[in-house]
Amino acid sequence: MAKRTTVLKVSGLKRAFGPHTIFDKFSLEVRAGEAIALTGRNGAGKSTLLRCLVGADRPDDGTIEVLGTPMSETSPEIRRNVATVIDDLDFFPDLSVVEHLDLLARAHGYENPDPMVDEVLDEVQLVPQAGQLPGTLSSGQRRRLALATAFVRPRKLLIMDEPEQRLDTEGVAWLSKRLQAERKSGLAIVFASHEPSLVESVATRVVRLGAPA
Ligand SMILES: Nc1ncnc2c1ncn2[C@@H]1O[C@H](COP(=O)(O)OP(=O)(O)OP(=O)(O)O)[C@@H](O)[C@H]1O
Repeated sequence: MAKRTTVLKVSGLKRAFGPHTIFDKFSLEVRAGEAIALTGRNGAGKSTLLRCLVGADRPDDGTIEVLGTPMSETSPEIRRNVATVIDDLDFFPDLSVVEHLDLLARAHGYENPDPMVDEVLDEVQLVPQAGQLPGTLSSGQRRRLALATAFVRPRKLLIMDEPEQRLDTEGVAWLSKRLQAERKSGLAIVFASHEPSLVESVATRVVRLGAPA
């Protein structure tokens, strides 16, 4: 069988803050259909690594390539292929939940996004809140909206930092199923998590950062 496409290739990555080296000589190759879970204690460097992977932080050494293109947050090629849920998003305060998803889908070239947006809204259980502004959502609902933004756009690589944050038990179960489906459909996924059930159900490989517990 032909080898699956390499979606993300990280080689010799280093990031230090002053005298503190967070990681060094870190390498990782992720192919289509693989899901990598980053685990490790608080402060191990998971978020720092993910921020480097999405171009929000600059490594001190090493290279990152997405589908063969060197990482740059502003590269249209990268922006087209990489869906991220890293920090809490800065939602537009005057756009409703449904308007956010609609805008995002259209910005990524979907001409008639309504059916897809409706489906994702239903999945994240925000149909009753579709007309609400982000500032009026509960924290878990804001998280659901952030996750929904990743699913109304084209993507070949999904990067998520603790996507389970603030989700209720049903929400974590939904996320697990959704990420498994994404992976099986050929996406490459890299996610940091403290939720063992999510790591176990979604990851094809676990990469532990920092010293062992
Ligand atoms: N801008 C910064 N300046 C200095 N130190 C930083 C900076 N950003 C992160 N760090 C440090 O880098 C280390 C790794 O932080 P990071 O947020 O990547 O950890 P993490 O594994 O995501 O932790 P958690 O599980 O708590 O989310 C921590 O010791 C943190 O204090």
